[in-house]
Amino acid sequence: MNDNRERRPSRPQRGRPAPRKEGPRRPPEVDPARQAAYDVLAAVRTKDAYANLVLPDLLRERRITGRDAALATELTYGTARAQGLLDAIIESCAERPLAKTDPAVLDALRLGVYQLLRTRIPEHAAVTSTVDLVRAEAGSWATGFANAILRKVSEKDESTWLDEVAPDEVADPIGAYALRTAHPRWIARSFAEALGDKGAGLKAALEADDARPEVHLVGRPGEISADELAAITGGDPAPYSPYGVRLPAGAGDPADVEPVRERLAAVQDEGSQLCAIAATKVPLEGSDERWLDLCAGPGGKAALLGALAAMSGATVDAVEKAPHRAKLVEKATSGLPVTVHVADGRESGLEPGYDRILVDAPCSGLGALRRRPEARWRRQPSDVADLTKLQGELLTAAYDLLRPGGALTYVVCSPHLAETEGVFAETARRLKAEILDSRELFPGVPELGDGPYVQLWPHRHGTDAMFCAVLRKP
Ligand SMILES: C[S@@+](CC[C@H](N)C(=O)[O-])C[C@H]1O[C@@H](n2cnc3c(N)ncnc32)[C@H](O)[C@@H]1O
Repeated sequence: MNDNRERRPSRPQRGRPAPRKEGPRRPPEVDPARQAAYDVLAAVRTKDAYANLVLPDLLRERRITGRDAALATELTYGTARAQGLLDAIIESCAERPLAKTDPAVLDALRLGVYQLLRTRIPEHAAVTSTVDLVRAEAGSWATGFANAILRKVSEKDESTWLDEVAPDEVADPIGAYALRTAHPRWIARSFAEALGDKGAGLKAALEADDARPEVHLVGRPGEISADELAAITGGDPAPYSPYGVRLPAGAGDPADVEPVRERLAAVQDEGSQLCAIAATKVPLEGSDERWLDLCAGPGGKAALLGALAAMSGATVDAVEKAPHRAKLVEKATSGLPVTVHVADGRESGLEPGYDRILVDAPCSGLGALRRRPEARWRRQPSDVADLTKLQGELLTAAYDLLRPGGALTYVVCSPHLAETEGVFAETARRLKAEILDSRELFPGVPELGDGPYVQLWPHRHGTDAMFCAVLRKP
């Protein structure tokens, strides 16, 4: 990315008169907020970057603060999240396939259309700034095209556009809700299959999945109570997790909260807290001292398991394949009875005989799309097939490490049936394991369905869409 865009000389223009003596006229400068948003979208497109990792660094580097930083954040995340919806509107105005549009022009247009339809930025400012951006990033040749598209888009508001470009709700409810909530169709379909509902339930799930999520904190058990944490942060004790706090919208950077700085608390979705707690609550007969977290990085659940293990006299082995993520686990669990191992969970070499094992498996992350603006457009259906193979192998390896009578908790942050019930039930059947009803491990949590599995949802529980299943080795 270019930090000094505004100083870039104008490109030579064919057919233009020779520059006047005092020098060529510079193209108008693009304001820092929109330039930052554009540069992040370009990094997502060209380098597979994560918007929520690139943007904060870029704002710091360019010393963009205050209202400019807020605008850059809104434009970047909002545009990245709404990409499919913006593209459908742009395509209908362009009257040609988007694949034929220069990618830099398309990124700038998405930013412009987002401003027109989803912000209060005046129309002339949205159009002019986008045309300036197109000129700076792609060249003057594309400004007429961009201007024409933006003018066309600005003739209607978002809901009128949606009525025009979205499929009919009765004939194609999945397609209609997918477009209206900016989800790819295959993801909307996987939600519908998991919910067993392609009507109002699906609509509510997709709408909640498109809303900005609350920040949840977990207070370290034994160190700070949820009430204390809520009083310090101005948040509310979480409805279901005894250690959780939900922060009000716009509460600022949670890393700045004192208990988080002092490592008495951490950011963790309440659904993740509930799944880690569930793993510690499965009733066991006999010993309950050796716990294993087989996919531990970056260590959110390992830290909660470690704190609960410290209170009950157990110890935790935490396995993580990626060395840099294993370091994060070490940091998250320092001072707790947790030993970190850098290893492939399928062949960890650990001594069998664990009383409890958590397999928080690598997954598509379709349950946490709210937190990663571009993820829904990057993920592909084919990712799921590769992941289910790995999930099955990790489950099998974990089962080999479990003592007879021990409990294995399987968690994924996804509602996709192939990586939830599909892989779990098939593996449990092959291993002749006893499947337990995990709903009993989520006391007080409503709307858990018919069991035996638990699927949490943003629209029902205000959490990520975490899945939790439990088995016992006979
Ligand atoms: C869903 S994340 C775990 C999140 C973690 N439990 C937490 O709460 O912070 C899955 C993790 O498994 C790791 N992983 C992927 N393949 C693995 C393997 N074969 N063995 C062990 N860990 C693996 C990934 O690097 C990733 O850190």
